Amino acid sequence: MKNNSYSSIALLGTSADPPTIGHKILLTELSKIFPKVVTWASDNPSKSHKTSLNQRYELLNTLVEAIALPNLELKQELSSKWAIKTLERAAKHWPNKGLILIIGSDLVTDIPHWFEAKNVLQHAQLGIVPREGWPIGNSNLEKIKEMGGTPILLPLKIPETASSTIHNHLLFSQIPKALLPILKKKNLYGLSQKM
Ligand SMILES: Nc1ncnc2c1ncn2[C@@H]1O[C@H](COP(=O)(O)OP(=O)(O)OP(=O)(O)O)[C@@H](O)[C@H]1O
Ligand SMILES: O=C(O)c1ccc[n+]([C@@H]2O[C@H](COP(=O)([O-])O)[C@@H](O)[C@H]2O)c1
Repeated sequence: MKNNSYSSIALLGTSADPPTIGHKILLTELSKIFPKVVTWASDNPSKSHKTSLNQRYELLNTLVEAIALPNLELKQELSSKWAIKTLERAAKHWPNKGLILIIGSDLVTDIPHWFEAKNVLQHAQLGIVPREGWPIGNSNLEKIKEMGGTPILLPLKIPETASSTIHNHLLFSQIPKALLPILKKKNLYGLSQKM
């Protein structure tokens, strides 16, 4: 791993539908190894979301405020369903900084099929976080490198969580505590005031 990898700004986009304990730990751990971590709530072109982008932004904002780390920022202006748009905005905002796009290992096979994937990989380094159940195949890494990408594996261990597990199986234990009052008040993801 190159020494300078960790001097970049770490960018983590999320559907935040809803944010999970995994997102909380991921953001916290990234904030320990990168000088600055930036997140935002976004639409994903291949998902149908359970609630509006604005609502998901509010949830992520509440989580980021609860984590309360000085080098962790929510920057909703970066939000786009296309990573290339996000990265163009980030490059404009921080013209002299290196950027590293953070993804969980479940997205490694998807990235080569993203809109303007080569351009995406040229705008930022790729920081891959191991995700339980999603081993990283060498052939996938080679594919990313062939497309001009510079992937690095991040030494993080994040618990097995998924937003879809919360809304498909009502696994409320994966919801960060700070989000429970809003989710109950607004009857989101199967939670209600009575619970
Ligand atoms: N538990 C986790 N471990 C490692 N990476 C994670 C984890 N949860 C989410 N991520 C990564 O964080 C980013 C945002 O994830 P996302 O908001 O899609 O959550 P998700 O749990 O994967 O949602 P869904 O279940 O709907 O697919 C993605 O790059 C994803 O790979
Ligand atoms: O640019 C693309 O083609 C593209 C396709 C799928 C996902 N993304 C982005 O990847 C980020 C993570 O998405 P998600 O749903 O896993 O949270 C989010 O910021 C999406 O906008 C981007």
